[in-house]
Amino acid sequence: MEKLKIAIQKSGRLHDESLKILKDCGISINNGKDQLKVNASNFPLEIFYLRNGDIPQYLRDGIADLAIIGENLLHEKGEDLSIQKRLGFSKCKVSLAIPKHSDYKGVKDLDGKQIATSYPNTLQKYLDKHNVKANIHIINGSVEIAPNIGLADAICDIVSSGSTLFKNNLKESDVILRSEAVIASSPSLNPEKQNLLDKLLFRIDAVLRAENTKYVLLNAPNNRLDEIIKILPGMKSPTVMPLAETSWSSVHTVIQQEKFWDIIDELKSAGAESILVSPIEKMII
Ligand SMILES: Nc1ncnc2c1ncn2[C@@H]1O[C@H](COP(=O)(O)OP(=O)(O)OP(=O)(O)O)[C@@H](O)[C@H]1O
Ligand SMILES: O=P(O)(O)OC[C@H]1O[C@H](OP(=O)(O)OP(=O)(O)O)[C@H](O)[C@@H]1O
Ligand SMILES: [Mg+2]
Repeated sequence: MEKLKIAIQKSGRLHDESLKILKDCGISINNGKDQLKVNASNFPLEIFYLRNGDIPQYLRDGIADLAIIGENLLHEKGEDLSIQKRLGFSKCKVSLAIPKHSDYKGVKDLDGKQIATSYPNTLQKYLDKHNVKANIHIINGSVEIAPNIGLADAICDIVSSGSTLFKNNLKESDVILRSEAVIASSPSLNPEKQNLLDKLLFRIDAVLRAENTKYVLLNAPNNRLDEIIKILPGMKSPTVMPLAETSWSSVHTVIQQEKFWDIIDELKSAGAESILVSPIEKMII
């Protein structure tokens, strides 16, 4: 029987969340110590633990069928590979940054300058687009130190909270791209593997949808039920059941987490009471 082979980062920023999403999809992975290749016990999936930067080539060669990597790595090394699903974690930017006090008017100011980066292709494409010719120094880590030790005039690296830039007296000047973790796939999957991928993506959809939603139960006086139902932006129509106490009903629905606090005051002033909110584990629509 065919197995899907998925590459995930061996250690680093994406490792834990990548395993978590597979676990949330009900896939059991029993890692032995230092094992770099593991079979899931209850889904035809084989997991390869690899260095992040090597993964696009494994996909291209068909060694791995799928991978969980940052979109930024696809821009850098895998423009020919396709994204199957955005996963919503490890959100970051790839940006240009310059010393805090520099008088920077735009990317043209970098003409003839030295720029340090671990993302040379992404940077080169951005410079080409703006007709800027700069010297690119490739370094593999601690990029933000470069301007402070005289190695470069600017850097191009990942920015998330901005605290690494701040600590190194740098400021973001240009956002080149925005990224999040994605499922990327090999260019050629046979129909059996495509079928397994569809099953996995179906589970991932259910997990991601549930992450953003809450199950809400509340008590409503019957004479204000219509008003309360209008306030609730549910999946479909809410479930309404009579309470033991006459003239009151229990209302159940699902709402988007971010909308919850906006509607809570409206619900209360419409007479809703005993509002309970609980997480949803999976949501299949
Ligand atoms: N500060 C950050 N905040 C959010 N996401 C980040 C951050 N830094 C990196 N990422 C994302 O996580 C991915 C992996 O980064 P990480 O630093 O763990 O590995 P790496 O150094 O690129 O690779 P390797 O596995 O070869 O060591 C990046 O490609 C990016 O998508
Ligand atoms: O904006 P921030 O929240 O400060 O995050 C940005 C930093 O995070 C990443 O480094 P990481 O910690 O992964 O170290 P690395 O350079 O060794 O990969 C990235 O290379 C930046 O240096
Ligand atoms: Mg890093």
